[in-house]
Amino acid sequence: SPSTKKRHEEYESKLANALTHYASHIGSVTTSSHQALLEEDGTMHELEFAAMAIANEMNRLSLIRYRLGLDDDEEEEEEESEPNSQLDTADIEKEAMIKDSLDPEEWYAYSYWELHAYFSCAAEFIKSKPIPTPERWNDLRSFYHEFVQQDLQDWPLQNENEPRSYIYTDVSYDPPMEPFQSGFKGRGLKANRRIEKGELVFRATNNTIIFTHGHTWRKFLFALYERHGEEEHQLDSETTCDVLVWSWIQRLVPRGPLVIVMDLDNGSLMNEGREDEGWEDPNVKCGKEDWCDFEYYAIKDIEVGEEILCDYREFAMLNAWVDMGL
Ligand SMILES: C[S@@+](CC[C@H](N)C(=O)[O-])C[C@H]1O[C@@H](n2cnc3c(N)ncnc32)[C@H](O)[C@@H]1O
Repeated sequence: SPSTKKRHEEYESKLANALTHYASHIGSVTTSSHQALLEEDGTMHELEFAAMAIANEMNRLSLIRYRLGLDDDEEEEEEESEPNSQLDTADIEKEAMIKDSLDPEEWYAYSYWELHAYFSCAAEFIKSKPIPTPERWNDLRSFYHEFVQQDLQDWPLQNENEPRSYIYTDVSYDPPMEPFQSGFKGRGLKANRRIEKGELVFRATNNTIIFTHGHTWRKFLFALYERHGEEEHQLDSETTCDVLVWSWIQRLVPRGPLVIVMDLDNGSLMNEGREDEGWEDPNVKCGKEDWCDFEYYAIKDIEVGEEILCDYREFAMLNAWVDMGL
């Protein structure tokens, strides 16, 4: 009836005003202020419910902005001034929220950051992790080989296409460095002898694996995560998150296709240095010329015990996960 319609219109206009009001204050709308509102009259009014829905949406938006690195300057400054431990807690909470919003049935479409959240990697990275033993690397390499066999059985290559994952080279190499605990950077690599400027320090080896398909890498992570079983206590966040953060994207030849690369050995433990404020200087550089050919040379004399650092941006394409379908 016309009167019902009018009532609805009035209601909608009130709702719209209220939503605009809430939206303008959304920055300060928190779950606890909603809690206070609810406790006053004990009921949940539609408007409050709607405002809460907006707050949730805004939270989702801020998560997406956070994941895309679009947080505005003000937030960044605020984050930088916080002590690390609070930042970590915030990261873990954000990641738990992302995880809750994920549909496990859609695992095959998870992006890099959704995988990061699904495996609870923020929580994993605040832990101090042991230096992988040679047995652990052997185990990981065997698991990789089993995975590749299984993947080929599940999905045979079509028309002898290039493999979806392979070992980069059959060359082995024993680099002049050893793993150690490098404080807040986690595990790292240090020189185990004096290294002269210009010396080859590190190179891709028969433990370097390549994924030409983002989805195969995603399958590898899930296979690792669930290798001991799918029960909560059997899931292997530790190894899966390590592999996730040890992987990077690179082109093997100039203008060639993007691939995902990782070393199934201590090479994965090399930390980053940059010639920028707030960073330690790098002491090795990838490639002798501009092109990173998987060989790293000392750019200065390196003393025994000094940490080996390289600028990841010389070879890794840090924001290319989406281009690999991740
Ligand atoms: C290739 S791994 C290096 C090994 C790693 N530290 C570990 O324990 O597994 C890259 C990760 O190491 C950490 N990292 C590397 N360089 C760092 C630096 N300069 N400061 C802080 N963390 C760093 C970051 O967590 C980064 O995602």
